[in-house]
Amino acid sequence: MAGVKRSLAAMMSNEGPLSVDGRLRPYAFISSNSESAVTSRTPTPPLTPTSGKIPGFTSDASLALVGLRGSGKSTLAIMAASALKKKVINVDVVFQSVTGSSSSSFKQVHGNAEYQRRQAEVLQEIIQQNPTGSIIVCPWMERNVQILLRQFTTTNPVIHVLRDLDAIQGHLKLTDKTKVRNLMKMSNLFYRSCTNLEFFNVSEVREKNVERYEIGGRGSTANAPYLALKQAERHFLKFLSLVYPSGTIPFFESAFPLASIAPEDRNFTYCLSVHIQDILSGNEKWEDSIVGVDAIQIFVNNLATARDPIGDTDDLTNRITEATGIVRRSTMLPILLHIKLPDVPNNRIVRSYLDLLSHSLSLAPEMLTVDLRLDQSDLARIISSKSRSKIIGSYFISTDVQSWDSPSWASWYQKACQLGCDMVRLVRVAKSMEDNFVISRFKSKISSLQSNKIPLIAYNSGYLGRHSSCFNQILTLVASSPVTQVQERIAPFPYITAKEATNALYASFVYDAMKLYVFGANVGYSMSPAMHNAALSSCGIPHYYAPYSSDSLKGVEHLIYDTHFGGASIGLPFKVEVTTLTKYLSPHARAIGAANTLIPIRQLKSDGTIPTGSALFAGINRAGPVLALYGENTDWIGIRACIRRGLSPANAVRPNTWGLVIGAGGMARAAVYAMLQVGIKNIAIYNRTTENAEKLVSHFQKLHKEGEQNFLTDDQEIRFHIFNSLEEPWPSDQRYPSIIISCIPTHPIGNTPSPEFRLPDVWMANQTGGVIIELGYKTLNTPLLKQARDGASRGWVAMDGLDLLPEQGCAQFELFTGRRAPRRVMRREILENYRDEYGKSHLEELQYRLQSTVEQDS
Ligand SMILES: O=C1C[C@@](O)(C(=O)O)C[C@@H](O)[C@@H]1O
Repeated sequence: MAGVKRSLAAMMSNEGPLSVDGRLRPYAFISSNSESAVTSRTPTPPLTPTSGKIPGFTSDASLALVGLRGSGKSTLAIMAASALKKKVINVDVVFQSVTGSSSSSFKQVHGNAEYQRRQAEVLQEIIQQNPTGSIIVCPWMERNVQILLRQFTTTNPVIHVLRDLDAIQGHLKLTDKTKVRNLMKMSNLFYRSCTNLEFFNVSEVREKNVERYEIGGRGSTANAPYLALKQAERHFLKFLSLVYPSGTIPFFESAFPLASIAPEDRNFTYCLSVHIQDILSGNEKWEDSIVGVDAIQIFVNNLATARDPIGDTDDLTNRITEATGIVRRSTMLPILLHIKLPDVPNNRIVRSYLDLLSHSLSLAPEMLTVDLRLDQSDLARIISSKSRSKIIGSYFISTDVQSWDSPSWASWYQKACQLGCDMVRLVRVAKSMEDNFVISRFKSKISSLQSNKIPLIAYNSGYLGRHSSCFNQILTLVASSPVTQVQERIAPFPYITAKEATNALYASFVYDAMKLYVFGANVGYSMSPAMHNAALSSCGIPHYYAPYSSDSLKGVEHLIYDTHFGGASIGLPFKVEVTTLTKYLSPHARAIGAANTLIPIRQLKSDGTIPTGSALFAGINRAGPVLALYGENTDWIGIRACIRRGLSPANAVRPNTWGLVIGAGGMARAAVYAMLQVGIKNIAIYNRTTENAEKLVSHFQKLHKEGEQNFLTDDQEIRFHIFNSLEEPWPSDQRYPSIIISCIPTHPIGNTPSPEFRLPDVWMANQTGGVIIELGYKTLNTPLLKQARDGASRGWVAMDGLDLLPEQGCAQFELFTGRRAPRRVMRREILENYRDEYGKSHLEELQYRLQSTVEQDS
């Protein structure tokens, strides 16, 4: 906590980390072959080592955040508090209230021994009284604290928060970098002996053009300075969502169709392999290569050349932590950590490898490879220690040229199955083209096995192995750009890109080029074709997306039942009527009463119903008769994404948060639904015709009564309030709204002039501002958006249809193609193609939005 400072000397005195001798997360795994080496590394004095095992936590389990001052613990705690519905307990604050003085003055008056005794007493009391429902922030670094935290790791998440040297140095106001480095080194040793998880808090880089945001110029939206912490929040909540049981942070669960289907449960998924060095150096723009891939592999291959990787701030342990933080902060794709064990490792390297694996689990990667050559017992220990990470048993030795017909491959597979791996990855360097065909015999052998089957990743690597890489079903490693030089590589270096692999699937008739549309009364102006076609081509998918205007839905039937129909976006005025064509509507579309996405179904279940989950995507990208139609509404997904992106951490949704919806049509229904899905329980509606607002409210009240929707599982009542006029005051006993969504047109329609809607200033009195989303995009400078921008200094963030369109489109793209949407490509395309109602491009003023098309949500 600010204001409570100790000298560097005190922090580094022998009151500090006594239990460690330079080992990370000590001795979690020790190779069974290396006993003599082990005894020589036993810590003094002997504090029994943490097991490295991450227990399963209950959703309500309290968590502790520990780490150096300046690492950002308190900020992270506040961000997590409302998402996890937990209270924050700062040990320094409790210490002060219990003893009546701050830590430093207590120490001065009572001496160090008494200070430490009281510290331990205070922490013990906090831990005992709050096993659930709390976030305990603890910057203390004394031995008794260490023992208590260590005990806490057996039941609760205890997270070591790290940050870059400059940030820590800036916070501690120290001029000597070496001192800071030593302090960080020491604190890493200390905290790694009493925590079970580790989080790297990546510092915000302020954009070059930040001044423009501050001016709040025309067209400025979500990336205002208030949102500077937004990515940190998204990153930390993502981490917590992987630590706690799934569903613990409903607000954070992705609504995008493919996010909930694991890459191993889909067809032809790719994993972009990025070298740890490229991530840390920041030189390679790997983020731009996340197109058409389903996961990111962080590739660590310098184990053989590393000095003892333990105990040095620059060591592999810290690098893996930092690289994982950087990747997780920049993308929502799952992370696969792959540490390459050299072909011929010595005992020292195996020990380091095992320690690094144990450490890796503390970072909660979605997937982690373990080398199947390890001793059975070592493997079993790693597998039993994982919490929610999936373990991929992996075998690749560049010198192993045994044919795929050799029984050894099946025995690696069986070893992984028996030990309880979640997947197996077997890779072999191709020596001839023939190897690409022999592998199919091996795959058939595995699929004919009777029991214990786990997903198999198997292909040939190297230049000659590209064929089998393309046709491997799941998590094929891919490169970020085409490889133009044939090299003798010893690593399983990917020789294909995701785009090349996708091209191959269509060129070889595994998949067919499909026809996609946007249907509506007048979709000639629609930006969806440009957006979807850019996305398709960036992924190497040869589908074509075309606008099709029609007076009636009947007029598009011949397209819907075409053998090559791949799906359609539905525009006005067909969003409600289209539900009469669908055999099945998603629960969301049903609740909203409208669909904006139509998907052809070509495979039905044996009982004639439509498959769900990953099976929904089974017949995708293949031409044939359309047996049924499936309707989804992605407008609400887009609106939800905008709320999440635009809402600053200070405005996190709480039980007394109010949302305000302007309008009462189909989009207003999607807006109310999105609000309910992010947990907003108090919703006000203003519509020029009150009767329609009443209809909208009674629609949702009816759903509430029927208890069908998942947002209704929460006991708390949903409260609606209808405003009959803009003159009415905001109810005096209620909080002002912090989420405002306008669903009315922003431009003239026929003889009806544009509404020029403005909010009463008194309704914008929320102290921390909020987000105002104007769903239209024909005019970027509506009076409402201007109001929002004028309120920027009070915390208001403006968002518009140019933010919404790509979000709802990304969800559609996933349904159309079965591929994760290239989000940056789609956002960029919309901004570049935008023309206002007079046909004018606004590229210059949208420039900074183009530059900040970061991935922020899922
Ligand atoms: O409302 C819209 C706009 C849209 O119809 C278009 O014309 O681009 C595409 C739809 O997916 C979306 O719901």
